[in-house]
Amino acid sequence: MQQYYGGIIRRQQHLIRCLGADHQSNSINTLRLVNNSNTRMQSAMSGGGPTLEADALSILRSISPTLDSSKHKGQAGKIAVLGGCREYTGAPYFSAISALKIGADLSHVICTKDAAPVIKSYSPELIVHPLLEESYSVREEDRKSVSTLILAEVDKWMERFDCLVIGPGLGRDPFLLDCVSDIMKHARQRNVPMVIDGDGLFLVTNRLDLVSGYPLAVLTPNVNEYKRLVQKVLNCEVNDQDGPQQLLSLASSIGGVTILRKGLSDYISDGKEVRSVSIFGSPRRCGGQGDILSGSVAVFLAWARKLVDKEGPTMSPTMLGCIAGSALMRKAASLAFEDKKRSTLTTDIIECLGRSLEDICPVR
Ligand SMILES: NC(=O)C1=CN([C@@H]2O[C@H](COP(=O)(O)OP(=O)(O)OC[C@H]3O[C@@H](n4cnc5c(N)ncnc54)[C@H](O)[C@@H]3O)[C@@H](O)[C@H]2O)[C@@H](O)CC1
Ligand SMILES: Nc1ncnc2c1ncn2[C@@H]1O[C@H](COP(=O)(O)OP(=O)(O)OP(=O)(O)O)[C@@H](O)[C@H]1O
Ligand SMILES: [Mg+2]
Repeated sequence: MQQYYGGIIRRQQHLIRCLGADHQSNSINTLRLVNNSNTRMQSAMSGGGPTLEADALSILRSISPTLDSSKHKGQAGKIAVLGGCREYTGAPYFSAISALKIGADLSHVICTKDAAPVIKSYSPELIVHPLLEESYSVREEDRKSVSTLILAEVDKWMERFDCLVIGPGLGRDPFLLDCVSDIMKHARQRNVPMVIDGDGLFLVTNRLDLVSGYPLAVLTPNVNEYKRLVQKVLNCEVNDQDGPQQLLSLASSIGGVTILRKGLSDYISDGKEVRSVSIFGSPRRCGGQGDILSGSVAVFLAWARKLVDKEGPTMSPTMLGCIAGSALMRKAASLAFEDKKRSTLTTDIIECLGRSLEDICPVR
Protein backbone atom coordinates (compact mmCIF):
# COMPACT_ATOMS: atom_id res chain seq x y z
CA MET A 1 0.00 0.00 0.00
CA GLN A 2 2.89 2.33 0.99
CA GLN A 3 4.43 1.82 -2.44
CA TYR A 4 1.07 2.34 -4.14
CA TYR A 5 0.46 5.66 -2.40
CA GLY A 6 4.09 6.65 -3.05
CA GLY A 7 3.36 6.20 -6.76
CA ILE A 8 0.25 8.34 -6.50
CA ILE A 9 2.11 11.11 -4.72
CA ARG A 10 4.88 11.11 -7.34
CA ARG A 11 2.30 11.31 -10.12
CA GLN A 12 0.42 14.10 -8.35
CA GLN A 13 3.65 16.06 -7.98
CA HIS A 14 4.46 15.51 -11.63
CA LEU A 15 1.01 16.71 -12.71
CA ILE A 16 1.22 19.74 -10.44
CA ARG A 17 4.58 20.64 -12.01
CA CYS A 18 3.05 20.16 -15.49
CA LEU A 19 0.24 22.54 -14.58
CA GLY A 20 2.75 25.15 -13.50
CA ALA A 21 2.03 25.22 -9.79
CA ASP A 22 4.78 25.49 -7.25
CA HIS A 23 3.08 23.58 -4.45
CA GLN A 24 4.83 20.62 -2.93
CA SER A 25 2.48 17.83 -2.00
CA ASN A 26 2.93 15.28 0.72
CA SER A 27 -0.62 14.09 0.45
CA ILE A 28 -2.52 11.76 -1.83
CA ASN A 29 -5.62 13.78 -1.12
CA THR A 30 -5.65 16.35 -3.89
CA LEU A 31 -8.45 17.55 -6.09
CA ARG A 32 -7.59 20.12 -8.68
CA LEU A 33 -9.57 22.68 -10.54
CA VAL A 34 -8.45 24.02 -13.88
CA ASN A 35 -10.48 26.87 -15.21
CA ASN A 36 -11.08 27.10 -18.93
CA SER A 37 -10.29 30.76 -19.27
CA ASN A 38 -7.01 31.10 -17.42
CA THR A 39 -5.98 27.60 -16.45
CA ARG A 40 -6.48 28.63 -12.85
CA MET A 41 -5.49 25.89 -10.50
CA GLN A 42 -6.70 25.48 -7.01
CA SER A 43 -4.67 22.92 -5.22
CA ALA A 44 -4.69 22.36 -1.54
CA MET A 45 -2.70 20.03 0.54
CA SER A 46 -3.76 18.22 3.64
CA GLY A 47 -2.18 19.66 6.74
CA GLY A 48 -1.93 23.04 5.00
CA GLY A 49 -4.83 25.03 3.57
CA PRO A 50 -8.28 23.66 2.92
CA THR A 51 -7.93 20.37 1.05
CA LEU A 52 -9.84 19.92 -2.18
CA GLU A 53 -10.47 16.34 -1.15
CA ALA A 54 -12.84 17.75 1.42
CA ASP A 55 -14.71 19.38 -1.45
CA ALA A 56 -15.45 15.98 -3.03
CA LEU A 57 -16.76 14.73 0.27
CA SER A 58 -18.75 17.86 1.00
CA ILE A 59 -20.22 17.77 -2.52
CA LEU A 60 -21.30 14.21 -1.80
CA ARG A 61 -22.84 15.31 1.50
CA SER A 62 -24.56 18.31 0.03
CA ILE A 63 -26.30 16.41 -2.75
CA SER A 64 -27.35 13.35 -0.73
CA PRO A 65 -30.98 13.78 0.31
CA THR A 66 -31.95 13.45 3.94
CA LEU A 67 -33.93 10.37 4.86
CA ASP A 68 -37.27 11.39 6.27
CA SER A 69 -40.54 9.60 6.71
CA SER A 70 -42.60 12.10 4.71
CA LYS A 71 -41.04 10.93 1.44
CA HIS A 72 -42.63 8.43 -0.87
CA LYS A 73 -41.10 5.70 -3.01
CA GLY A 74 -39.45 7.10 -6.08
CA GLN A 75 -38.40 10.47 -4.69
CA ALA A 76 -34.86 9.25 -4.04
CA GLY A 77 -34.45 8.27 -7.67
CA LYS A 78 -35.41 5.77 -10.33
CA ILE A 79 -32.50 4.54 -12.39
CA ALA A 80 -32.50 2.35 -15.50
CA VAL A 81 -29.48 0.49 -16.87
CA LEU A 82 -29.54 -0.38 -20.56
CA GLY A 83 -27.19 -3.32 -20.81
CA GLY A 84 -26.87 -7.06 -20.50
CA CYS A 85 -26.60 -9.47 -23.41
CA ARG A 86 -25.64 -13.08 -24.03
CA GLU A 87 -21.99 -12.55 -23.01
CA TYR A 88 -22.30 -10.06 -20.18
CA THR A 89 -24.76 -10.26 -17.33
CA GLY A 90 -22.49 -9.12 -14.49
CA ALA A 91 -21.91 -5.54 -15.66
CA PRO A 92 -25.57 -4.37 -15.74
CA TYR A 93 -26.21 -6.11 -12.43
CA PHE A 94 -23.24 -4.34 -10.77
CA SER A 95 -24.39 -0.98 -12.05
CA ALA A 96 -28.06 -1.41 -11.14
CA ILE A 97 -27.53 -2.94 -7.70
CA SER A 98 -25.00 -0.21 -6.85
CA ALA A 99 -27.64 2.42 -7.61
CA LEU A 100 -29.99 0.73 -5.12
CA LYS A 101 -27.33 0.29 -2.44
CA ILE A 102 -26.45 3.97 -2.66
CA GLY A 103 -30.05 4.97 -2.07
CA ALA A 104 -32.08 5.00 -5.28
CA ASP A 105 -35.61 3.74 -4.67
CA LEU A 106 -35.97 1.74 -7.88
CA SER A 107 -33.46 0.25 -10.25
CA HIS A 108 -34.40 -1.19 -13.63
CA VAL A 109 -32.36 -3.20 -16.11
CA ILE A 110 -33.34 -3.19 -19.77
CA CYS A 111 -31.51 -6.07 -21.41
CA THR A 112 -31.78 -8.78 -24.05
CA LYS A 113 -34.24 -11.63 -23.63
CA ASP A 114 -31.39 -14.10 -23.05
CA ALA A 115 -29.78 -12.06 -20.32
CA ALA A 116 -32.95 -11.26 -18.35
CA PRO A 117 -33.51 -14.56 -16.46
CA VAL A 118 -29.86 -14.62 -15.47
CA ILE A 119 -29.91 -11.04 -14.16
CA LYS A 120 -33.21 -11.63 -12.36
CA SER A 121 -31.68 -14.64 -10.63
CA TYR A 122 -28.92 -12.47 -9.14
CA SER A 123 -31.38 -10.29 -7.28
CA PRO A 124 -35.09 -9.93 -6.62
CA GLU A 125 -34.54 -6.21 -5.98
CA LEU A 126 -34.02 -5.33 -9.62
CA ILE A 127 -36.82 -4.75 -12.13
CA VAL A 128 -35.62 -6.53 -15.23
CA HIS A 129 -37.15 -5.90 -18.68
CA PRO A 130 -36.31 -8.53 -21.31
CA LEU A 131 -36.81 -6.15 -24.24
CA LEU A 132 -33.69 -5.91 -26.37
CA GLU A 133 -32.82 -8.28 -29.22
CA GLU A 134 -29.57 -9.13 -30.99
CA SER A 135 -29.30 -9.77 -34.75
CA TYR A 136 -29.11 -13.54 -34.36
CA SER A 137 -32.60 -13.67 -32.83
CA VAL A 138 -34.40 -11.45 -35.39
CA ARG A 139 -34.92 -12.19 -39.07
CA GLU A 140 -33.75 -9.53 -41.49
CA GLU A 141 -37.31 -8.79 -42.68
CA ASP A 142 -38.60 -8.38 -39.10
CA ARG A 143 -35.95 -5.92 -37.92
CA LYS A 144 -37.89 -2.73 -38.62
CA SER A 145 -41.04 -3.84 -36.80
CA VAL A 146 -39.08 -5.34 -33.90
CA SER A 147 -37.10 -2.15 -33.38
CA THR A 148 -40.30 -0.05 -33.46
CA LEU A 149 -41.80 -2.35 -30.83
CA ILE A 150 -38.72 -2.17 -28.60
CA LEU A 151 -38.71 1.62 -28.77
CA ALA A 152 -42.42 1.80 -27.92
CA GLU A 153 -41.94 -0.52 -24.91
CA VAL A 154 -38.97 1.44 -23.53
CA ASP A 155 -40.82 4.71 -24.17
CA LYS A 156 -43.62 3.66 -21.82
CA TRP A 157 -41.11 3.76 -18.98
CA MET A 158 -38.90 6.62 -20.09
CA GLU A 159 -40.60 9.47 -18.24
CA ARG A 160 -40.34 7.55 -14.99
CA PHE A 161 -36.56 7.37 -15.09
CA ASP A 162 -34.43 10.02 -13.39
CA CYS A 163 -31.31 8.79 -15.15
CA LEU A 164 -30.29 6.16 -17.69
CA VAL A 165 -27.02 4.25 -17.62
CA ILE A 166 -26.25 3.13 -21.15
CA GLY A 167 -23.75 0.43 -21.98
CA PRO A 168 -22.63 -1.86 -19.14
CA GLY A 169 -22.47 -5.30 -20.76
CA LEU A 170 -24.52 -4.09 -23.73
CA GLY A 171 -22.40 -5.88 -26.33
CA ARG A 172 -21.71 -4.56 -29.82
CA ASP A 173 -24.36 -6.19 -31.98
CA PRO A 174 -25.24 -3.71 -34.77
CA PHE A 175 -29.01 -4.26 -34.62
CA LEU A 176 -29.06 -3.87 -30.84
CA LEU A 177 -26.93 -0.72 -31.03
CA ASP A 178 -29.31 0.78 -33.63
CA CYS A 179 -32.22 0.23 -31.22
CA VAL A 180 -30.22 1.80 -28.39
CA SER A 181 -29.46 4.82 -30.60
CA ASP A 182 -33.20 5.35 -31.07
CA ILE A 183 -33.79 5.04 -27.33
CA MET A 184 -31.07 7.63 -26.69
CA LYS A 185 -32.71 10.06 -29.11
CA HIS A 186 -36.00 9.72 -27.23
CA ALA A 187 -34.31 10.09 -23.84
CA ARG A 188 -32.66 13.27 -25.07
CA GLN A 189 -35.95 14.72 -26.30
CA ARG A 190 -37.36 14.15 -22.81
CA ASN A 191 -34.32 15.62 -21.02
CA VAL A 192 -33.48 12.38 -19.26
CA PRO A 193 -29.83 12.40 -18.12
CA MET A 194 -27.61 9.63 -19.50
CA VAL A 195 -24.43 8.08 -18.12
CA ILE A 196 -22.66 6.33 -20.98
CA ASP A 197 -20.15 3.60 -20.26
CA GLY A 198 -18.67 0.38 -21.70
CA ASP A 199 -20.21 -0.57 -25.04
CA GLY A 200 -22.33 2.59 -24.90
CA LEU A 201 -19.04 4.43 -25.41
CA PHE A 202 -18.23 2.21 -28.36
CA LEU A 203 -21.57 3.30 -29.87
CA VAL A 204 -21.16 6.98 -29.06
CA THR A 205 -17.57 7.16 -30.31
CA ASN A 206 -18.95 6.17 -33.73
CA ARG A 207 -22.13 8.24 -33.38
CA LEU A 208 -21.11 11.45 -31.65
CA ASP A 209 -24.33 13.13 -32.78
CA LEU A 210 -26.18 11.04 -30.15
CA VAL A 211 -24.64 13.06 -27.32
CA SER A 212 -23.06 16.10 -28.93
CA GLY A 213 -24.36 19.32 -27.35
CA TYR A 214 -26.44 17.46 -24.74
CA PRO A 215 -25.55 18.91 -21.32
CA LEU A 216 -27.13 15.98 -19.45
CA ALA A 217 -24.80 13.39 -21.03
CA VAL A 218 -21.95 11.94 -18.99
CA LEU A 219 -19.28 9.74 -20.56
CA THR A 220 -17.21 7.56 -18.22
CA PRO A 221 -14.33 6.16 -20.31
CA ASN A 222 -11.60 3.87 -19.01
CA VAL A 223 -8.08 3.99 -20.46
CA ASN A 224 -9.01 2.29 -23.75
CA GLU A 225 -12.34 4.01 -24.20
CA TYR A 226 -10.71 7.40 -23.59
CA LYS A 227 -7.98 6.68 -26.11
CA ARG A 228 -10.57 5.83 -28.77
CA LEU A 229 -12.55 9.00 -28.02
CA VAL A 230 -9.49 11.24 -28.22
CA GLN A 231 -8.40 9.65 -31.52
CA LYS A 232 -11.85 10.02 -33.00
CA VAL A 233 -12.74 13.50 -31.78
CA LEU A 234 -9.41 15.32 -31.48
CA ASN A 235 -7.66 13.30 -34.14
CA CYS A 236 -4.53 12.84 -32.03
CA GLU A 237 -3.09 10.61 -29.32
CA VAL A 238 -3.70 10.92 -25.57
CA ASN A 239 -1.35 13.50 -24.14
CA ASP A 240 -0.71 12.80 -20.47
CA GLN A 241 1.63 15.77 -20.13
CA ASP A 242 -1.33 18.04 -20.70
CA GLY A 243 -4.07 15.66 -19.59
CA PRO A 244 -6.50 18.13 -17.98
CA GLN A 245 -6.33 20.57 -20.92
CA GLN A 246 -6.87 17.77 -23.42
CA LEU A 247 -9.86 16.52 -21.44
CA LEU A 248 -11.29 20.02 -21.40
CA SER A 249 -10.90 20.27 -25.20
CA LEU A 250 -12.48 16.87 -25.67
CA ALA A 251 -15.55 17.72 -23.57
CA SER A 252 -15.90 21.07 -25.26
CA SER A 253 -15.49 19.54 -28.75
CA ILE A 254 -18.42 17.21 -27.99
CA GLY A 255 -20.54 20.28 -27.23
CA GLY A 256 -20.13 20.42 -23.45
CA VAL A 257 -20.92 16.85 -22.44
CA THR A 258 -19.33 15.83 -19.14
CA ILE A 259 -16.47 13.34 -19.31
CA LEU A 260 -15.15 11.38 -16.35
CA ARG A 261 -11.79 9.96 -17.34
CA LYS A 262 -11.12 7.01 -15.04
CA GLY A 263 -7.67 6.15 -13.77
CA LEU A 264 -5.20 6.58 -10.94
CA SER A 265 -6.98 9.90 -10.43
CA ASP A 266 -10.39 10.44 -11.98
CA TYR A 267 -10.51 13.63 -14.09
CA ILE A 268 -13.83 15.27 -14.82
CA SER A 269 -14.69 18.04 -17.26
CA ASP A 270 -17.78 19.57 -18.81
CA GLY A 271 -15.77 21.66 -21.26
CA LYS A 272 -15.76 24.64 -18.88
CA GLU A 273 -13.68 23.35 -16.02
CA VAL A 274 -11.68 20.30 -15.01
CA ARG A 275 -11.61 18.65 -11.63
CA SER A 276 -9.88 15.57 -10.36
CA VAL A 277 -10.72 13.17 -7.57
CA SER A 278 -7.71 11.37 -6.17
CA ILE A 279 -8.93 10.34 -2.76
CA PHE A 280 -8.91 6.78 -1.42
CA GLY A 281 -8.86 4.08 -4.12
CA SER A 282 -7.43 0.61 -4.25
CA PRO A 283 -4.61 -1.09 -6.16
CA ARG A 284 -6.90 -3.99 -7.08
CA ARG A 285 -8.18 -3.69 -10.67
CA CYS A 286 -10.80 -6.44 -10.90
CA GLY A 287 -13.39 -5.99 -13.68
CA GLY A 288 -16.68 -4.38 -12.75
CA GLN A 289 -15.49 -1.37 -10.76
CA GLY A 290 -16.40 0.92 -13.65
CA ASP A 291 -19.90 -0.54 -13.55
CA ILE A 292 -20.25 0.40 -9.87
CA LEU A 293 -19.10 3.87 -10.82
CA SER A 294 -21.71 4.27 -13.59
CA GLY A 295 -24.57 3.32 -11.24
CA SER A 296 -23.16 5.58 -8.58
CA VAL A 297 -22.80 8.59 -10.89
CA ALA A 298 -26.38 8.05 -12.11
CA VAL A 299 -27.81 8.29 -8.59
CA PHE A 300 -25.76 11.33 -7.57
CA LEU A 301 -26.54 13.06 -10.86
CA ALA A 302 -30.28 12.51 -10.29
CA TRP A 303 -29.93 13.90 -6.76
CA ALA A 304 -27.76 16.82 -7.86
CA ARG A 305 -30.28 17.74 -10.51
CA LYS A 306 -33.01 18.07 -7.89
CA LEU A 307 -30.76 20.19 -5.72
CA VAL A 308 -29.65 22.46 -8.56
CA ASP A 309 -33.31 22.90 -9.59
CA LYS A 310 -34.14 24.01 -6.05
CA GLU A 311 -31.11 26.05 -5.12
CA GLY A 312 -29.91 27.49 -8.41
CA PRO A 313 -26.76 26.53 -10.26
CA THR A 314 -23.43 26.15 -8.49
CA MET A 315 -21.65 23.61 -10.64
CA SER A 316 -23.45 21.57 -13.29
CA PRO A 317 -25.36 18.56 -11.89
CA THR A 318 -23.32 16.30 -14.15
CA MET A 319 -20.04 17.55 -12.63
CA LEU A 320 -21.47 17.21 -9.10
CA GLY A 321 -22.73 13.69 -9.85
CA CYS A 322 -19.36 12.59 -11.24
CA ILE A 323 -17.37 14.00 -8.32
CA ALA A 324 -19.64 12.39 -5.72
CA GLY A 325 -19.84 9.08 -7.62
CA SER A 326 -16.08 8.89 -8.02
CA ALA A 327 -15.43 9.70 -4.35
CA LEU A 328 -17.87 7.05 -3.14
CA MET A 329 -16.62 4.34 -5.50
CA ARG A 330 -13.03 4.96 -4.49
CA LYS A 331 -13.88 4.98 -0.78
CA ALA A 332 -15.76 1.68 -1.11
CA ALA A 333 -12.86 0.15 -3.06
CA SER A 334 -10.41 1.20 -0.36
CA LEU A 335 -12.57 -0.30 2.42
CA ALA A 336 -13.01 -3.56 0.51
CA PHE A 337 -9.27 -3.74 -0.14
CA GLU A 338 -8.46 -3.20 3.55
CA ASP A 339 -10.46 -6.31 4.30
CA LYS A 340 -9.97 -8.59 1.28
CA LYS A 341 -6.60 -7.52 -0.12
CA ARG A 342 -5.67 -9.52 -3.26
CA SER A 343 -8.96 -11.39 -3.29
CA THR A 344 -11.06 -8.18 -3.48
CA LEU A 345 -13.88 -8.58 -6.03
CA THR A 346 -16.49 -6.18 -7.37
CA THR A 347 -19.16 -7.77 -5.16
CA ASP A 348 -16.98 -7.01 -2.09
CA ILE A 349 -16.79 -3.36 -3.15
CA ILE A 350 -20.56 -3.23 -3.60
CA GLU A 351 -20.93 -4.58 -0.06
CA CYS A 352 -18.85 -1.61 1.16
CA LEU A 353 -20.98 1.08 -0.54
CA GLY A 354 -23.32 1.44 2.43
CA ARG A 355 -20.54 1.70 5.03
CA SER A 356 -18.67 4.17 2.83
CA LEU A 357 -21.72 6.39 2.52
CA GLU A 358 -22.33 6.17 6.24
CA ASP A 359 -18.69 7.15 6.96
CA ILE A 360 -18.91 10.15 4.65
CA CYS A 361 -22.50 11.16 5.15
CA PRO A 362 -24.03 9.58 8.26
CA VAL A 363 -27.80 9.21 8.50
CA ARG A 364 -29.09 11.68 11.06
N1 LIG B 1 -18.78 -9.16 -15.29
C1 LIG B 1 -19.13 -8.52 -16.40
O1 LIG B 1 -20.14 -8.83 -17.04
C2 LIG B 1 -18.30 -7.39 -16.86
C3 LIG B 1 -18.53 -6.90 -18.14
N2 LIG B 1 -17.91 -5.80 -18.61
C4 LIG B 1 -18.34 -5.34 -19.93
O2 LIG B 1 -17.44 -5.81 -20.90
C5 LIG B 1 -17.59 -5.03 -22.08
C6 LIG B 1 -16.23 -4.62 -22.61
O3 LIG B 1 -15.60 -3.78 -21.65
P1 LIG B 1 -14.00 -3.72 -21.50
O4 LIG B 1 -13.69 -2.85 -20.34
O5 LIG B 1 -13.40 -5.09 -21.49
O6 LIG B 1 -13.61 -3.00 -22.86
P2 LIG B 1 -12.26 -2.32 -23.22
O7 LIG B 1 -12.35 -1.93 -24.64
O8 LIG B 1 -11.92 -1.27 -22.21
O9 LIG B 1 -11.20 -3.44 -23.00
C7 LIG B 1 -10.87 -4.30 -24.02
C8 LIG B 1 -9.49 -4.89 -23.71
O10 LIG B 1 -8.58 -3.91 -23.23
C9 LIG B 1 -7.93 -4.35 -22.03
N3 LIG B 1 -7.81 -3.26 -21.03
C10 LIG B 1 -8.78 -2.84 -20.21
N4 LIG B 1 -8.32 -1.85 -19.40
C11 LIG B 1 -7.04 -1.62 -19.74
C12 LIG B 1 -6.03 -0.74 -19.28
N5 LIG B 1 -6.28 0.09 -18.25
N6 LIG B 1 -4.84 -0.73 -19.91
C13 LIG B 1 -4.59 -1.59 -20.91
N7 LIG B 1 -5.50 -2.48 -21.39
C14 LIG B 1 -6.70 -2.51 -20.80
C15 LIG B 1 -8.80 -5.43 -21.45
O11 LIG B 1 -7.96 -6.41 -20.86
C16 LIG B 1 -9.53 -5.96 -22.65
O12 LIG B 1 -8.89 -7.08 -23.19
C17 LIG B 1 -18.46 -3.84 -21.66
O13 LIG B 1 -19.78 -4.09 -22.02
C18 LIG B 1 -18.36 -3.87 -20.18
O14 LIG B 1 -19.44 -3.20 -19.57
C19 LIG B 1 -16.98 -5.03 -17.80
O15 LIG B 1 -17.74 -3.98 -17.25
C20 LIG B 1 -16.33 -5.86 -16.71
C21 LIG B 1 -17.30 -6.75 -15.95
N1 LIG C 1 -4.93 3.02 -10.88
C1 LIG C 1 -6.03 3.27 -10.16
N2 LIG C 1 -5.96 3.58 -8.84
C2 LIG C 1 -7.07 3.81 -8.12
N3 LIG C 1 -8.30 3.78 -8.62
C3 LIG C 1 -8.43 3.47 -9.91
C4 LIG C 1 -7.31 3.21 -10.77
N4 LIG C 1 -7.77 2.93 -12.02
C5 LIG C 1 -9.10 3.02 -11.95
N5 LIG C 1 -9.50 3.35 -10.70
C6 LIG C 1 -10.87 3.51 -10.21
O1 LIG C 1 -11.63 2.36 -10.51
C7 LIG C 1 -12.89 2.73 -11.04
C8 LIG C 1 -13.11 1.97 -12.32
O2 LIG C 1 -12.14 2.33 -13.27
P1 LIG C 1 -11.63 1.33 -14.40
O3 LIG C 1 -10.62 2.04 -15.19
O4 LIG C 1 -11.29 0.02 -13.76
O5 LIG C 1 -13.00 1.18 -15.21
P2 LIG C 1 -13.43 0.07 -16.26
O6 LIG C 1 -12.26 -0.49 -16.97
O7 LIG C 1 -14.49 0.68 -17.09
O8 LIG C 1 -14.09 -1.03 -15.31
P3 LIG C 1 -15.05 -2.25 -15.73
O9 LIG C 1 -14.24 -3.46 -15.49
O10 LIG C 1 -16.21 -2.13 -14.82
O11 LIG C 1 -15.43 -2.06 -17.16
C9 LIG C 1 -12.88 4.24 -11.23
O12 LIG C 1 -13.75 4.85 -10.30
C10 LIG C 1 -11.48 4.68 -10.93
O13 LIG C 1 -11.47 5.77 -10.05
MG1 LIG D 1 -15.97 -0.40 -18.18
